[in-house]
Amino acid sequence: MKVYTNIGNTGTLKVLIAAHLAGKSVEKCLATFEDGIFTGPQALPLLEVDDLLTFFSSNAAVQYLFPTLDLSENGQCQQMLEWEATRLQPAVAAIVSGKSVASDIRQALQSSLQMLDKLLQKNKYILGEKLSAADISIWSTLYPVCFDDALKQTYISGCDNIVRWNTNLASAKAIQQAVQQWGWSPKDQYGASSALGIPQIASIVSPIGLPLKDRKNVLITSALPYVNNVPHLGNIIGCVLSADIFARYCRQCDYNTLFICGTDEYGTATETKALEEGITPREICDKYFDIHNAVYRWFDIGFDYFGRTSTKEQTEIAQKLFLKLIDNGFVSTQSVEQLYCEKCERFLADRFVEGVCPHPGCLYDSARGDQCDKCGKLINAIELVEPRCKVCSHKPTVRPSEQLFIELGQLEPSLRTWISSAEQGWSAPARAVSRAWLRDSLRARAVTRDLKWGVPVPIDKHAHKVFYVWFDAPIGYMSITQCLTKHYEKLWKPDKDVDVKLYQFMAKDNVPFHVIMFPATVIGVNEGHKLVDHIFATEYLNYEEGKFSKSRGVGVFGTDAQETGIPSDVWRFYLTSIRPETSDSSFSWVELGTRNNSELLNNLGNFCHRSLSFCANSFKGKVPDVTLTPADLELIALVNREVISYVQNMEKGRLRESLRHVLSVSRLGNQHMQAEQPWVLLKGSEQDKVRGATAIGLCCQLVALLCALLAPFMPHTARRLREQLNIDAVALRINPQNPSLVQYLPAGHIIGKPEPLFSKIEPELLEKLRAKYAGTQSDRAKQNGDAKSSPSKGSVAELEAAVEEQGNKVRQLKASTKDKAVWQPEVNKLLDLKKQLETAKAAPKETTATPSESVASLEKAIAEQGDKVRKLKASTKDKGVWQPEVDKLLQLKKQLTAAQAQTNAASTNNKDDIASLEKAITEQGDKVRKLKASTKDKAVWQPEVNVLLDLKKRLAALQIK
Ligand SMILES: Nc1ncnc2c1ncn2[C@@H]1O[C@H](COP(=O)(O)OC(=O)[C@@H](N)CCS)[C@@H](O)[C@H]1O
Repeated sequence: MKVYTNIGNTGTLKVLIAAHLAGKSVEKCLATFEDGIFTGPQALPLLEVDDLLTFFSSNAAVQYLFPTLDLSENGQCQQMLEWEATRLQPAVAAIVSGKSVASDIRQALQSSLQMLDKLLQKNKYILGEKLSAADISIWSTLYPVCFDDALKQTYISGCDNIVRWNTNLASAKAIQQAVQQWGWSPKDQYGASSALGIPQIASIVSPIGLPLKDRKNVLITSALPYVNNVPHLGNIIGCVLSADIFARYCRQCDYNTLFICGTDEYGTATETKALEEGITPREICDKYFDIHNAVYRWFDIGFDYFGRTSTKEQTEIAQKLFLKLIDNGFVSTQSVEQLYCEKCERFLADRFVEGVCPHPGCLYDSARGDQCDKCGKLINAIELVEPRCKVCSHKPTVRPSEQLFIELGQLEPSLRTWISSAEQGWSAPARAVSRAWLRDSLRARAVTRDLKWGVPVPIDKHAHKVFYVWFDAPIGYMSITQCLTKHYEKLWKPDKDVDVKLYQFMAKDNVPFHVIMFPATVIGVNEGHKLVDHIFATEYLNYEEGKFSKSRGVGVFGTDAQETGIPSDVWRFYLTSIRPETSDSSFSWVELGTRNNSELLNNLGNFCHRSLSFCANSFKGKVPDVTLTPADLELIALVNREVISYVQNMEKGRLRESLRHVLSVSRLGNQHMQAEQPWVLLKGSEQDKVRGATAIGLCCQLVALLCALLAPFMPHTARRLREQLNIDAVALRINPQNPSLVQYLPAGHIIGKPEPLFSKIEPELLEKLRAKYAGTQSDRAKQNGDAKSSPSKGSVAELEAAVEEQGNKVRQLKASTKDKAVWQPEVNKLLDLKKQLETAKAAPKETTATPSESVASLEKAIAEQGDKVRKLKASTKDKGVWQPEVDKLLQLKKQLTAAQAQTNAASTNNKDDIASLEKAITEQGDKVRKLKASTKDKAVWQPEVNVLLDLKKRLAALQIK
């Protein structure tokens, strides 16, 4: 059988895939006029089975080669093939043509993809659990979209089910063989007419970013955030956001890019959180994996894959590497003194101990067992002064336990050689940390712990121990890649003739295990694993005057950012502009407003809107041709200088610096506009009009350039700007070899409708947010709880109405989009309102009872609530669970005090005499004494003390009278 094709025809890809899947052999022939069968690109491909049978429709050919036998499915299969041929394929053809396409075509593709994503939500394949001709046909048609970074970003990001289905099919051997036989890059599709008859086999595009010969292959990792809380803004700029900006830049430069990340799920951070929330570590991982995923999607972080470490792949790789280290003689066993809590009957992991920091000059009294949050220094838990178990507050004792160590000393010479050759490619903080570590000789380091939640040590004698996170976490990058593709070793152990550059993003605290522990492991294993080329580590971002802390809940968290109503792109912009590249930096609400209002609104937004509005109003939206003057050439030279610096800084991971150069371009544009005054020129002589048109034409080109340069930092804004420019992402590439202003918009190109890009952030809002996000997460929750526990009059009715309204909002949102990132915040609000309603319903009602009746019922309520609190405290240590109930108890006690005062007042008013007051004081004094003797809990006896004091005051007043 022969398939006749023109270049890059995805119809041919369908036929070849069907043939490979069915185990049939089809020869690919490039059709030329000489064949006598070539009747134009529309008629290709053409499957010639034999002299008698020829298929002119690729879908029919697919069904012939790969028949879908189930008759009940045939109707659906036909429908899907028809949909592919009449709706999907024409939209894809228009989009990948590289020409500007009308927005309704883009929308048509988007809604087709949404429909497909929905279909794949429940099923593995399009028609259910079985692969069919529909999968083959649709997958091939979408190939140029799914395997072009910019198009994928624009159209597929957010379609998680399509991504899964695509990845699954792309990893099938038969499909890979078919892609190989097909032999074109996605960009060659529909380019056939320009290259008719000239066989032009481009580099094969790799499914799922696998590395290719003769391409720049870029593997990007972001540090894997712990699931011990929602990520805060420090985490976001320290790893995922920085890595995302770089990945977007790489895709725009057309590097073969793969960006992976995931949650770091093992270790004590998770165990501590599980203890705090009273659920299992697995439940914590599942809960926070979803939260992280949603937060990152809201921030527009475009991972190629976001995985997690608590997988069988992680266990397999970690154990395998460790056994290899043992075989190669780099593991030893040592007895280690560890803190043991007699009360909890277990060894305490570093994070389960707190105490005074042993470093002179710091002495912070709540230092963790592994690191001090105040001075940042690493700590050996047994060196903590006055250690206490975090679970029960008991003082732990020191006991010996056998642990396994990696012999870093033996690996040190090779490690030093590698570091001295590699560190030029690292950021200054990464170099500083690695040099500090290498100042002294390296000592063996324990890589096991007496914990349960982790990868078990694969040695019988130590099977009850797990690996320490410093050993475990960097292995996560590999295991997460393995979850994406079984060919993960092509990236992590690349062939000699394939160049893969590994870029890793993190903050300074992660540097030691990325430059010492993991490389030492890889060197010790000696199996050709990839060593990092570029570590782009940052310093720390601080919060206003303090420090961000995930474990203590201090700072602004991803979900908080979402709630402010400030767009995610503005957050991305501000966080990048304060990225701690050379020293620690600080987040400030006031500065967030200033930068938005001055740099985005007044500088960048103003320039883009002004330029495009001139083009729309004075040139009917047609980009004018330019006749360059020396002043224009000078402007172009200045702009090019900025673009060169932009690229140079990007390549070195200095993202903050690059962003500065973007703003310089728009500043130059604004200055040019002011100097040229096109609004005057356009009213002048013919020559002036030419100059005016040139000014506007040049400014429009600058807007397109800004759109390209800005895209890695502000993807949503760039998308909007592209719509206004009426240009596709693929047309806005950056050429790192020759960074310069290029004519992105041909003269005569029609732009879209100009719209303002940014809006002002008012100082009042910032002040409110600053006040709202002061203190810790639990302070805020408590404040909410307090507000909830004293609902205002009529609040039950109000809350019921609010719950109903919010419920409707959530239903509408869920019906309109599958994007959890969009509706989850509203669902959270709904849950919060429901909780408030519950509390309001449970709170004591205002009554017309007499004071003594109130006292009785309050005493009963207090007794019941006291029981509830005691039971809760016995069942869980999670303060988050019992604190709201304790708050309710305190509230009830306050009410009781007030009611008692009223009762006393009532009784003493009736018989306001010294004798009865003295009697009441004696009784009350006895009550107080007894209570104080029975409990140290001030909350219990203080209300009674208050009653006593009140009685004494009354007596004093009477005595004076
Ligand atoms: N204040 C901070 N500023 C910048 N970057 C920060 C800050 N605090 C932490 N980080 C970085 O965030 C990521 C994630 O941190 P997390 O504590 O969640 O996780 C880990 O450190 C490990 N699970 C990483 C294993 S690879 C990290 O890069 C911090 O350096």
